[in-house]
Amino acid sequence: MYLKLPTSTLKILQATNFWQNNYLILREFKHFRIIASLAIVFSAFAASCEGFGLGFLLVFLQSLTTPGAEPLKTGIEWFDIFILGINASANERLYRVSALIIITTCMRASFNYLGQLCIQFSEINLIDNLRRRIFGQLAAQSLSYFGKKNSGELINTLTNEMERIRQIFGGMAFLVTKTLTLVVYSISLFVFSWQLSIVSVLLFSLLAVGLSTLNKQIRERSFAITKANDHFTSRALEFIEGIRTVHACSTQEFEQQRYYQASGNIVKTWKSVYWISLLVKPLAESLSTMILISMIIMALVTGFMKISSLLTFFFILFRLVPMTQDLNGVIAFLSTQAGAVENLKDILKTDDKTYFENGHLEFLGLQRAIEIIALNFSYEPHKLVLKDITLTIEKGKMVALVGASGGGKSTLADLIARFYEPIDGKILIDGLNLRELEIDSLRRKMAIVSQKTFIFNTSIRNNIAYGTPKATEAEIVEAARLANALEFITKLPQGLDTIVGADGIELSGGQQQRIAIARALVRNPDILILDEPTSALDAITEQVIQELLEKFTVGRTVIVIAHRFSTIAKADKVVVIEQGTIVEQGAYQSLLEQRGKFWKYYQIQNEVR
Ligand SMILES: Nc1ncnc2c1ncn2[C@@H]1O[C@H](COP(=O)(O)OP(=O)(O)OP(=O)(O)O)[C@@H](O)[C@H]1O
Repeated sequence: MYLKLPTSTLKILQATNFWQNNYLILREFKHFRIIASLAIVFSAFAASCEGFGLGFLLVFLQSLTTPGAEPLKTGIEWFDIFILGINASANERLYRVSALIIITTCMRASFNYLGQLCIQFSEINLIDNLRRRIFGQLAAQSLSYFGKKNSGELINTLTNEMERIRQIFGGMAFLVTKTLTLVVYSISLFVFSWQLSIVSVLLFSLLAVGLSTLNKQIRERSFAITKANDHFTSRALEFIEGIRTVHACSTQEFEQQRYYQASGNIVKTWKSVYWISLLVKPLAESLSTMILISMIIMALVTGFMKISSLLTFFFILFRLVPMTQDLNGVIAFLSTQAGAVENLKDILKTDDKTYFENGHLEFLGLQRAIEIIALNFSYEPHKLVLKDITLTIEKGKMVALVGASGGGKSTLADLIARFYEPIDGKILIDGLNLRELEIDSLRRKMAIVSQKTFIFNTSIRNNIAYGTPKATEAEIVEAARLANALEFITKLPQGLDTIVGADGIELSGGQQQRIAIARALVRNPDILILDEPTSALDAITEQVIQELLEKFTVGRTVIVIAHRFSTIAKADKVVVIEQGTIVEQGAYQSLLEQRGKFWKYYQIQNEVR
């Protein structure tokens, strides 16, 4: 039986190239190697106590079954005389051995406790470290990663799959500690009877080989669990995030069906795993009990061993069998978790992702101009979104990007903010390639109001000061005033301290947009990028924002993407982008006079109004 663990473990280790495959996770142990080593040391002590306990048990049983017989000796004189009391009376020997069994049992329990404590502490540390690494990994990713990755999948990895990783660690720790005890047990068995031990090994190894085929099947099915979990989390997330659209389209029933289907899929997948994984233990239990009972009968009938040795041998074997079954159960369980490991490794891998390469020059502010030269960009291979863009944005000027939806305006703005890297061409800032600038210093001098504003679940004050932690109260109030947000903020129950977002009050689209503008203004940026700033604002507010832009943009470089041309009437340069290329650029008035593309858009907008 004791070969069962090494054989099946070895199979898994070989089949999956365990250490290499799990290197990304296992290397985390270096951060808490002392506590992990202590866990192994305590477990080894506990296993040794177990071994001594078994020896004392044999002496105890012999004293009970044949009190007058020659006492068992270890051959170590001082130990036999002083500890086992070889020269003492039969009763005294029995008392001494009983006391020794109690002491070793208590010591084993204490070492086990300490070992478990270290294992649990290592486990929570490992999970904490992995969570931090995932965050670091996500934060360092180029934004294109998030475009490709489903947020449901990422959230599933951070929640469900992390829990599965924790369980894997628990299982692995169990394997290590129990293997130590198993080794002690196995040595003891061989000491008592190598012949019976060999028979046991053969019979239980046969059993192990049979059961390992079940484990293989479990492992294969485990990948389906991760997939089903990912799918379910995506469904749930989509339903919650898109709840307004769901209600507006009256598709609750459709969504319910999809949700039930995803949840049902998890049930179905787990069921298919349970059918096999739960079979391993009872099957192993029944078969091994049959083997054990047959062996006892054979040994008794043939008078092969003394009754005390036979009892101790089978006592050990009886304890060994459930232990190996537990270990086998853990291996089966670990097989079900393989999908979680793959998922995590997918996120932690670095060779298949693109990272922001930080520059080394500090950006102190724009001195002359931003120059975009022959720039090409694509999100996906061979599908250019921007083609041969050449454009100069001079310091202190306001440049408006206009054009049909999907033309590439937001993408161009994102490239200037270095959210993405151009695939060809370059962006120069005062003659220096954008890549050479330290990203943090660049973004400190920049403020971006995106089409989609994001409001954090915290106070309005924190939302405005987000990214500008040193902003004073006066600066926050002034930014809110300039963004025309102060009026509605002061009407809120706790003013600037009102909590907004999931745990607070709901803000209207326009109010959110104004908070986002205040967040940009409080940064006192050198370069301001406004992506459709008026899209969620009413006409009166639009007027106020327009005035704000006129005042606030003095001395700053502003890139505005707007569909409402009233916002950009004072722009120094208008750039018309269509299907990824610049089709026209020039001063607002002169472009209108040219009666080209811009004039056409202008006409359409006036007709709509
Ligand atoms: N993250 C992304 N991944 C893949 N394709 C994208 C991504 N973001 C935008 N695109 C595609 O790139 C093209 C340009 O999009 P972009 O948002 O830059 O256009 P836009 O001119 O700003 O449009 P709008 O005026 O509607 O905001 C579109 O075809 C869009 O589908």
